[in-house]
Amino acid sequence: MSAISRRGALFVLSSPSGAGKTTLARRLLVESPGLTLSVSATTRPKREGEVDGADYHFVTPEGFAAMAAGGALLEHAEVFGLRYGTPRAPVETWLAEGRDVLFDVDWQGARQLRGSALGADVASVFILPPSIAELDRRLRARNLDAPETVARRMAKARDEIAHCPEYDYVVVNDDLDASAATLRAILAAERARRARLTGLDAFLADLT
Ligand SMILES: Nc1ncnc2c1ncn2[C@@H]1O[C@H](COP(=O)(O)OP(=O)(O)OP(=O)(O)O)[C@@H](O)[C@H]1O
Ligand SMILES: Nc1nc2c(ncn2[C@@H]2O[C@H](COP(=O)(O)O)[C@@H](O)[C@H]2O)c(=O)[nH]1
Repeated sequence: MSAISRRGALFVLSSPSGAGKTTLARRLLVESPGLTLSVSATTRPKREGEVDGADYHFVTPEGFAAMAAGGALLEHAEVFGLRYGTPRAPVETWLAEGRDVLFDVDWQGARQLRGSALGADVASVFILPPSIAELDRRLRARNLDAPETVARRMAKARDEIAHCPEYDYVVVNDDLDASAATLRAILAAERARRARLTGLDAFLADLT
């Protein structure tokens, strides 16, 4: 009997800063086996508690420019005046192994991934905050950024939200457990997409 296998999915999360995508991404990685996080490169300074290589690859502006120029990034963008990008090699390896890869990128990154050679396997989810006031509260309560950084991120929130219609799914992150459950359900459905399966025709032919 022929076997059905599946191409790996690129599971992309975006949101305005502070809506909760990093929190939800961490939950999903624990609760949905077989999902691997794409660790981005960035020129942003490390926040307290962040680990190089786990949260981000923290690189110099020169190092980032060399990666971008050498084609080592699958996508890259400037966000809040800093540079962020997705290292290409690990993603290509994981997808070739049939693993699903999780991306926490802004709308520019999501758009580039959709437009890439891997675009057919992208499933994108936009995480919305329940309100702008709650977004502001979360950014302050997170207590990781200076007040001027929080203000800059709030000023950009509406621009990011304006790109919500480009996404396949929208999740309003009010209750964290409910949002995590919705993301698990979306991932499960995406994994079963017929278009992602390989070997289906041979399997069906063997059945007859
Ligand atoms: N559903 C929720 N209810 C209440 N607080 C939440 C919820 N989801 C996330 N938070 C909190 O909101 C803050 C921002 O969350 P998080 O850092 O995950 O946001 P983010 O979208 O990844 O931001 P950034 O883009 O800046 O990385 C955190 O302190 C997190 O614990
Ligand atoms: N286009 C990309 N955007 C990225 C990437 N990694 C993170 N991000 C986005 O940047 C902002 C800010 O993140 P923070 O950790 O500094 O708060 C957020 O919207 C992320 O989604 C990337 O590789 N490419």
